[in-house]
Amino acid sequence: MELRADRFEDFFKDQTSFVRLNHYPPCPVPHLALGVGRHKDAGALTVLAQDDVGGLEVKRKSDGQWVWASPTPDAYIINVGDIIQVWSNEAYESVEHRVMVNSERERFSIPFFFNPSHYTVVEPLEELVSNESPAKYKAYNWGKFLLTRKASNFKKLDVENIQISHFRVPELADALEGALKLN
Ligand SMILES: O=C(O)CCC(=O)C(=O)O
Ligand SMILES: [Fe+2]
Repeated sequence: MELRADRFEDFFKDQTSFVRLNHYPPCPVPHLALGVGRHKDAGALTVLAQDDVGGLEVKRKSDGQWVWASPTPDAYIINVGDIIQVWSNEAYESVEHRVMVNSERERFSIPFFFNPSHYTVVEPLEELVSNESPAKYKAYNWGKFLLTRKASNFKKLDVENIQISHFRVPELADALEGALKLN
């Protein structure tokens, strides 16, 4: 993106990064269960270590198909999170993913979530925004976003999980359509 090498440093002074240790036991009815339901990682970047069992699937944007992400020995999976989608003004996109289980073997995975300071105001980087390419997102506070996401995890039935799409600036065509409907 032709940014300064230290462009992101200030965002991570009091980083809120964390590691999760996932254990997926064998499941007797794998077609009725998911290891992790579909979601996008909310932070900046995820570095995922996993064993050789497999189970991670990513959603292909072109046709919405779930694609198996085969484990590669001694390799990490690097996942772009929502924050990089916003910082890059959608040059990079956060991919939707989920985890399948199987009835044969337990699986272990260790994602490291690389996240900025809780007080970070996330918005498209000014160097990447211009009149020709206006900001696609309004600014939001990362700490509040994370807390809201965590709180809503416990009441998924009545609260929609907070998503970066809630901060998306409508395309001109959508805005015009909305304005016309109001009249
Ligand atoms: O276990 C995996 O492969 C991924 C887990 C995951 O997506 C997550 O913890 O956010
Ligand atoms: Fe994830």
